[in-house]
Amino acid sequence: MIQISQLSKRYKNAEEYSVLGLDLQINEGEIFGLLGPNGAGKTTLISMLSSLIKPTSGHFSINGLTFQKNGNQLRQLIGIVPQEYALYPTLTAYENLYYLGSMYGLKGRQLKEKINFHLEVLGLEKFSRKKLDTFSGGMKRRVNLIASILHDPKVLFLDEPTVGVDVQSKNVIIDHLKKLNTLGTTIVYTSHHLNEAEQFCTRVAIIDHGKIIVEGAPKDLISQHPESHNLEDVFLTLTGKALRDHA
Ligand SMILES: Nc1ncnc2c1ncn2[C@@H]1O[C@H](COP(=O)(O)OP(=O)(O)OP(=O)(O)O)[C@@H](O)[C@H]1O
Repeated sequence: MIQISQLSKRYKNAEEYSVLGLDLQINEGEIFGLLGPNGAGKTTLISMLSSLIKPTSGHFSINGLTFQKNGNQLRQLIGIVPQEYALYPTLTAYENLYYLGSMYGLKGRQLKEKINFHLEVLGLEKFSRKKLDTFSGGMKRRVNLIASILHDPKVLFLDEPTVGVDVQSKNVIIDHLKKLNTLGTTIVYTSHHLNEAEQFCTRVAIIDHGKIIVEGAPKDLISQHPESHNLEDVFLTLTGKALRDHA
């Protein structure tokens, strides 16, 4: 479904590549996790795949379509949940979702029903008429998620969808994503939560310095590293324990 070939990104004025010559295939129906230390290139990769930024070189296609040739078609096919909230603080949750849903050509009763359905499943129906700036981080994350799935995307890209939220919100988000996946949505997400990724993902790629250092099903990666009991052990074995601070 997603074919990535020799994809690279070097930001303007940057000395080094943030993603370098990356090859990857993600199949339909997968829940694919992009994992890696701070600065590894996860956001850069997922931002290219969701057309938020342009690659420096290389290419990729989704269902055989490319943004260069089939931009409008692709934008209907994918959903994007960025790290930053793409929401209006002074509008209510419902108003935000109505506005964002209408950008995908949805309208009227169909849009209303979809918004109400997702608000209810994600535990937000009581707050639908409250302004976004009164919401907690976990509530905003859930609204952010709804905004990206109203048009029933076939592929959903999420950049750290469970960062900074409590365990309750995290569980609701992950459960909803699993449900969407069983209904046919392919999921590609970045995360620092290795336990979560181990349970949630069909396959993961561990990225460091802009390159994939290993990919596979979490179970297979753990069994390939006999000293590892879980995905976090594999991660530390492969990426080391040194801090990745930079300024
Ligand atoms: N707009 C930008 N301009 C220049 N360099 C950037 C820009 N965005 C990211 N970088 C650099 O690219 C590299 C990869 O960053 P990226 O945000 O993709 O990593 P990440 O794996 O998502 O990290 P984190 O886990 O901290 O979110 C880093 O060295 C970062 O400093």
